Amino acid sequence: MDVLRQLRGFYRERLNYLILSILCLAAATALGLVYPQLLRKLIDDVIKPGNYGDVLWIAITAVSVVVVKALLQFLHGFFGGRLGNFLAYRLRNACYEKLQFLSFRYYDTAKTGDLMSRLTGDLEAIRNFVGFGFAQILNLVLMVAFGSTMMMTISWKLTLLTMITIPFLAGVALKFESKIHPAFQEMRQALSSLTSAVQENVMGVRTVKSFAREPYEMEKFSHRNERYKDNQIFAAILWSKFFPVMELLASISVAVLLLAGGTFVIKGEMTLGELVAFFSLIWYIIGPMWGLGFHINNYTQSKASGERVLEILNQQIDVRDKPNATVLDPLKVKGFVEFDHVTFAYGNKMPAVTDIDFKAAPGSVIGFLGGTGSGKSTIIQLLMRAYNVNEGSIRLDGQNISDISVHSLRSQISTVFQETFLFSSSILNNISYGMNNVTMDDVERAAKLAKAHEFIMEMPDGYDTVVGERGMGLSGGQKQRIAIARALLKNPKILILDDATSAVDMETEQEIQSGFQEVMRGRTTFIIAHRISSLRHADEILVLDEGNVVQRGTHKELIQVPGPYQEVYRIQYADHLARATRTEGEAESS
Ligand SMILES: Nc1ncnc2c1ncn2[C@@H]1O[C@H](COP(=O)(O)OP(=O)(O)OP(=O)(O)O)[C@@H](O)[C@H]1O
Repeated sequence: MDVLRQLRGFYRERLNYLILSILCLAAATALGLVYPQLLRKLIDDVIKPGNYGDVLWIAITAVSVVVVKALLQFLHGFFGGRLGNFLAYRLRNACYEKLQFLSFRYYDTAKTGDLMSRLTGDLEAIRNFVGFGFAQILNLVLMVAFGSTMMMTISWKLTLLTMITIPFLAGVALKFESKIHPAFQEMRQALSSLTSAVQENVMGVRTVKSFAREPYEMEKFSHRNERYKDNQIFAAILWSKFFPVMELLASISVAVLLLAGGTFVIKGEMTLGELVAFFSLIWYIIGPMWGLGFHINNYTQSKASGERVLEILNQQIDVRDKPNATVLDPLKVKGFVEFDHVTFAYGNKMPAVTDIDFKAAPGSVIGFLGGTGSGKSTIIQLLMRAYNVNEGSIRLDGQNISDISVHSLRSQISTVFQETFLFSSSILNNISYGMNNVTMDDVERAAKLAKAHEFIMEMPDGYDTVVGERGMGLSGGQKQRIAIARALLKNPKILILDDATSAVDMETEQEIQSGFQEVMRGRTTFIIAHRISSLRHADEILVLDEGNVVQRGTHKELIQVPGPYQEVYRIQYADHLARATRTEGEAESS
């Protein structure tokens, strides 16, 4: 119930629904006690004395009870449903909102499938329990309490005798639950591994086909499918054993009742009507016992689900605004970026970057060159404040970025990532993502600068063409150009190009680069590139190796000195250099 308490804030406003739902159910349950009384009355006061005038009244009472009970049950469902749906709605929104603000650190380890199941299956389990399960458990307690009290008023001896099997019934129900619960959990895991196999297969269909791994994939799926089937069969066998055992135990109660109760009637210790009323009360109690395991299972499942949902909601956001964080005035931002001896490590790992120290004057271009894993993207992520630095500081226009509101900081930065993500929406929406008040002219201008306009116009619906999941239907270069247009439209003070032109050919790169020259004007730009051609015009190039700056300078300076930059230059420009040497040699010999 601790989980329920923690979730209280989400349903407190509709607590009246919970109370009404429970009251309606309790009233309906109490009304159920009228039937045994009516039966008793019918036999003892009407049939036996031949007082048939009352039959009509008994019949009218029985029908009235049914109608009122049905109405109460409807109201219980109505209020319970409203409460459950309200809670699920609030929790879904809260989780989604939390996911928007959780930092990159959280997403480094989060699994998509797991998050999806928390927001769907787990929320559904909570909705069911708070809406209905909780009231059902209370109802079960009430039924046993009401029923046994009434039985006691009829015959305490018979009550004690027939109650002998109740602990066994409860024991079997609990034992069943202890077996079916893990079986269900196992089934859920098996289903989740089955669905992730399908998901991975669809996402990686190209890789599967290019490696001709279809038979392996089929075998993998078949194993998982078999595991799921075995789990289902196991659960089905458990269920099929449960009902006969419960029925057997219930029948023992009934047999004891007939034997002892019949004797009491014959001896005149109780009336026939009382025996019949008692008989129906037995079923009034035993019925809910059958559902005991189910309700407990429902409770434990929703408790586990509640914990999984609360885990998201209670996640600490490590990158967040300070209480009086500065909100930048876009018109006053100059774009002066300073890294002051910055060191950062992901979790407990070795530092990804160490002692990074540089200044980027407003409007200047800083280039980063380095092998895979040398820390280039990390520097950029730190500037966006995706993570907090461990040592040193990063400043924008002299102010530590940790004192600036995250939203206003990021509003000044546009990034074109190495991997382009496009939403499944129109190209227009993808380019103008997150921007209000942009005109079609603005969008087209940005697309033209990114050299995307032409191919967009060749598409069937131009800017309204919908690009599917993961930008399906577009080439890598086309997707990247749309991402570049998106970044340019934002008109940021700081522009980050994280290997932005890696997916386009040299010629297009040149074209985009010349477009960049124009848009980079007045903006501080950071370029991460593997090609030296992208960095030649940078005001300063930092060469990174294992998180350390090993060389720095302009292109002209760096090609003069032996070191990694010169080596990369020699490799990338080998043809060009060979041609130049040949021409020099020919000139000398002639
Ligand atoms: N999210 C992360 N969690 C843990 N370690 C990470 C994470 N991202 C990067 N790293 C590690 O930090 C180091 C620097 O990685 P980074 O992505 O900055 O390199 P990079 O120079 O941009 O590489 P590439 O050119 O391949 O993109 C690497 O050792 C990498 O394994």
